[in-house]
Amino acid sequence: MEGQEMWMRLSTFMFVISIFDRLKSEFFPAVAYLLRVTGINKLFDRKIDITFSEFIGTDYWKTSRAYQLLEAYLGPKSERAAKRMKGQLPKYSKKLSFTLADFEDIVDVFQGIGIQWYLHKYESKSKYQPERRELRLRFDRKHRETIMTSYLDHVLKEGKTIMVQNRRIQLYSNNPAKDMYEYGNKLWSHGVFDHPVTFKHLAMDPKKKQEIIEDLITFSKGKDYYAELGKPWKRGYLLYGPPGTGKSSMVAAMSNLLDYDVYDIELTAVKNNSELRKLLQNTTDKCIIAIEDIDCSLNLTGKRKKGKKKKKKSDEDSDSDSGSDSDSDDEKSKVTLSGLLNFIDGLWSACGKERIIVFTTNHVDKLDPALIRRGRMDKHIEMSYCCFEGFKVLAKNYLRLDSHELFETIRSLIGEVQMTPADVAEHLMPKTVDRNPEKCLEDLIRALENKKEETGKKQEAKEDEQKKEEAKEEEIAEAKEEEETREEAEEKEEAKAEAEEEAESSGAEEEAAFDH
Ligand SMILES: Nc1ncnc2c1ncn2[C@@H]1O[C@H](COP(=O)(O)OP(=O)(O)OP(=O)(O)O)[C@@H](O)[C@H]1O
Ligand SMILES: [Mg+2]
Repeated sequence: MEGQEMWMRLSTFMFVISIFDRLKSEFFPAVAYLLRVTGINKLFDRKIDITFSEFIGTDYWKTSRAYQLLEAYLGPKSERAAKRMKGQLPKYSKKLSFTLADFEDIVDVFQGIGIQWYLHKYESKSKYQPERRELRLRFDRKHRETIMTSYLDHVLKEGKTIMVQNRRIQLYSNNPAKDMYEYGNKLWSHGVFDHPVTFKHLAMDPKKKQEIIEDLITFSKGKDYYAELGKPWKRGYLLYGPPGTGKSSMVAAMSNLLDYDVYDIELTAVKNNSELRKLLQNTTDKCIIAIEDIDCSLNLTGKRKKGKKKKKKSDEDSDSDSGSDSDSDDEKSKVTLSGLLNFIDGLWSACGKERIIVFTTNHVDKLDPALIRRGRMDKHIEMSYCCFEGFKVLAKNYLRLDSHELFETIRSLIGEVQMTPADVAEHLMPKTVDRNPEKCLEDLIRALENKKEETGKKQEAKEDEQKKEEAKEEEIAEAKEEEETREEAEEKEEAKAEAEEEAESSGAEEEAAFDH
């Protein structure tokens, strides 16, 4: 009897469950559908959802920028609040980063409003379709205005700042045009830029250095100012001076100061003006675009053009975009001066923000004035031979010395000779195991004295040469004068002889007439 009762109860229970199941699978969705179609559900559901997908559309290799920024924003919050996280060390990042684990959620608070973030994942359906993730944002609809504007703005801005803080500076170089296909059509190749130089290491006049630092910082904070002026947010620097005076080092120091990526353009590897423009279009904001030894690049183009006699001069200024990019027409398709000018301040140059363009050169006088006029190259910085202040910076960096009794000797010598900071640095580099600073200073003093002697000798030789030249010129002038007087005398003699001859012949004629 007991067994039968148990059986009856179990059957009833199973029956109720099956009814409930049926209701759940058929009745409830139908009700939910009805509520949704009629909009009645909105009366009860006060939540709004926004979804941010990991990929752009069906391009599974293009991660959405918004998703990256949101991930960066949620990183520190997940670190503090999430129960499950994913940790990773991204390739170009300085430190470990944490993100929400799949199907995990956290609550963020903004202006007293609670906002729920949830990371959803879709499994991969085929080998061509990777697993996809979505960040979902949920909030009460009465806060729609605040969330859609202020909060999301704040999230993107904050995410950008976190990304910049975490990432390592990149150095990009343009790939040679002919090998573009080998690089998968990529215009730039890049790697982490780990140059340790900062402004602290640069040997130069401290006032000038401070001025440059302030100029750079003012520029980097000038977003609103540039907008007010109606100018694209970019600035050009021309660094000129002899080899080894720190021009390339200055570019690296600028990048380290502002945390900007560096795009190093090898102009001779750029096929034509349109490729130059493409390179520009493919740079990111907040970067330094450096063209080193600009005089050499332009000269090279000039030589190539001169070599081709058939080429008319007017071709030089014409943009060579017009489809003639073939290798056979290589010379025609080189970057021209006008292409470069357009690159710096043509319309395309305004397609990015917060950009610094730097030219370096050893021969500023060789450059076309149009290329370096203010507005294109806003700040001209001369990097010159090492001064005493510069030496002090190097002594501090290389020898940890603020002062020394030998400094006075160096002060007087360094003012008299021209030695580059690169040379001074080389002499200050300890070469013995004991790293004795005095030895280095003595070494530098010897080098400066030798240089002074050498310069003196050169000067003497130059003066001798000049004197010889002058004496030679004098001799030539004297010989010329003598020659002229001799010629004059000869002419006079000839004229006299002619006159006498004429007088004689006219005398004879008169006599003959008289006889007749
Ligand atoms: N002003 C400087 N301050 C500190 N170090 C310097 C300075 N100038 C040169 N050096 C040292 O010399 C090396 C070469 O300098 P850098 O390449 O910056 O010179 P450059 O002016 O770019 O020369 P080039 O015109 O030949 O390209 C640097 O690595 C650095 O060690
Ligand atoms: Mg250089």
